[in-house]
Amino acid sequence: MERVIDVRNGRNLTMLTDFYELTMGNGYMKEGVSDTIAYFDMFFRRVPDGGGYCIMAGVDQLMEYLENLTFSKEDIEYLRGKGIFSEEFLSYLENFKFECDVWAVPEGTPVFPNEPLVIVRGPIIQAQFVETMILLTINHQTLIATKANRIVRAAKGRPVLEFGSRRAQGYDGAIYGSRAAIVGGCSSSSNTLAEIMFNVPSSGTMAHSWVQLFDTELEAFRKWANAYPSNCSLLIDTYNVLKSGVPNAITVFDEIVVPSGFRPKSVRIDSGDITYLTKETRRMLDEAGYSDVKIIVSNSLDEHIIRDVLNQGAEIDIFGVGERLITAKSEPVFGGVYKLVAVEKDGRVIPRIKISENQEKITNPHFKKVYRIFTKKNDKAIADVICEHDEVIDENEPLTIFDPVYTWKQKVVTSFYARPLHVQLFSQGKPVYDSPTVLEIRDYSAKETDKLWAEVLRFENPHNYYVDLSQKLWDTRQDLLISHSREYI
Ligand SMILES: Nc1ncnc2c1ncn2[C@@H]1O[C@H](COP(=O)(O)OP(=O)(O)OP(=O)(O)O)[C@@H](O)[C@H]1O
Ligand SMILES: O=P(O)(O)OC[C@H]1O[C@H](OP(=O)(O)OP(=O)(O)O)[C@H](O)[C@@H]1O
Ligand SMILES: O=C(O)c1cccnc1
Repeated sequence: MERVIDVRNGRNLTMLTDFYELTMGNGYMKEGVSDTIAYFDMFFRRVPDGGGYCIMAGVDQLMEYLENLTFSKEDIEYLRGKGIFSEEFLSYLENFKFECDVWAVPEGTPVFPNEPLVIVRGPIIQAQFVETMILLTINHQTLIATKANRIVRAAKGRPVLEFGSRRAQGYDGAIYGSRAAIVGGCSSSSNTLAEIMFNVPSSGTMAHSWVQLFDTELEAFRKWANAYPSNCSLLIDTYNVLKSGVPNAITVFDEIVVPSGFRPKSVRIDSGDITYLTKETRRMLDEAGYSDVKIIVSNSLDEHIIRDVLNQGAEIDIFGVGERLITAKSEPVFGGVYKLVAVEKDGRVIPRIKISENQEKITNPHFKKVYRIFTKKNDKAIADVICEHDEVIDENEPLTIFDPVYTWKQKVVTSFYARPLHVQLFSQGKPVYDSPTVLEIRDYSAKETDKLWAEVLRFENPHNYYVDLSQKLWDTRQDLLISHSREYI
């Protein structure tokens, strides 16, 4: 029988894991190493769309998953049926209790390549198992929040309404995509379930079908205005924006909305030349005494078209953005990875590295923490410094930061303050973090993004924000690189 999937009331997603996590788990147990304490980092290597930073998202859903890790009897039976898992392993899963420590960068924070977004410490059998869902939740929402943030920035303070549910990749893509879009700065979502689940505002106008159902556009507008006189928004491009849509809208505003004691809210244009049509529409509305009525535009918009039409002088108050936002169409992969960085032996943390011919793919070893360095002068973020877990940055001493590859590129920072980037989500398997609301996250994100220099915020060829290693961590990494390469001489 198929499982019943109930999106709202919670599903058991424990088995949403790559099969190799299970075969490795079984193998770790067979080898007697399943309790070895391991450290994993989740990080990404490149910002999508050539941007300067990403917006962290998905932490709340990650916590929900980790808090609810339980294997059902059916799961155990299914695994037993595979004929490859030991009874010891199956019994471990049956009595599974999450025991890891987990740290993450709070949602809404601007984040950069190569720094750990999530850190997991725990028995290898567990820390390994959660890889798939950590990547899935953070990769998806961070991708969409980052895209939304670009689109919202292009809109230069005008609200952006998220309209993408119908074109999202499946219902989870719509639900969590809506959430991430709000984290990234959208004002509202057309997805009603997103409001119910996350308390994000949902809103909308009307579809062409409303206008088409009635014999004339004027009749359709009248019926709508009668139904919603206090919140009247009309879609004016079904037949002809300037010859029919705008004049009919003005007639109905005069005839029904204003006499009912209200001001009309907006008109929406969903096709044609946005610049020309919005300029003319603005002029006609203003002449008719409706300069307070907002103009909404939609139609396969993204950050580039929005920037273009605003540069052209389009008269737009609000943007509706769907398919290119909810699918991150321009670059739909967020390549976050999850790598083992250390193990514990006799209570000591032993760093581990992954070596590659490709310099970019060599990992940063060790149990780490990250400080964001701000200049006291104007609170702008200067750099992130990745340190070993027991290092403390002394704000009273000048700090030398240097490029981890081009090490001669150095900078001495004075008059700064350093903020640790991570919060702890779980302590020995117990949740210890209260997620803020999605709207609080959006506000926080806007404030943190404001702390980046304009050069980092650029859409094209942004300045590479510094993500540096402390001297101690750089030395550890170098030692590991040298000692591993000696093995192959
Ligand atoms: N002035 C403009 N400058 C840049 N891009 C624009 C401008 N006006 C519209 N666009 C964009 O051009 C693309 C195509 O617009 P067009 O009106 O041809 O759409 P369409 O999909 O053919 O219309 P319809 O919805 O009627 O099928 C859309 O992505 C739209 O956002
Ligand atoms: O274009 P998006 O950014 O995805 O914005 C959402 C689109 O969804 C609706 O279109 P609909 O499904 O009616 O199809 P349409 O493209 O023919 O208008 C709406 O009219 C927008 O065009
Ligand atoms: O409310 C709207 O205007 C809307 C909702 C979904 C998709 N397009 C438009």
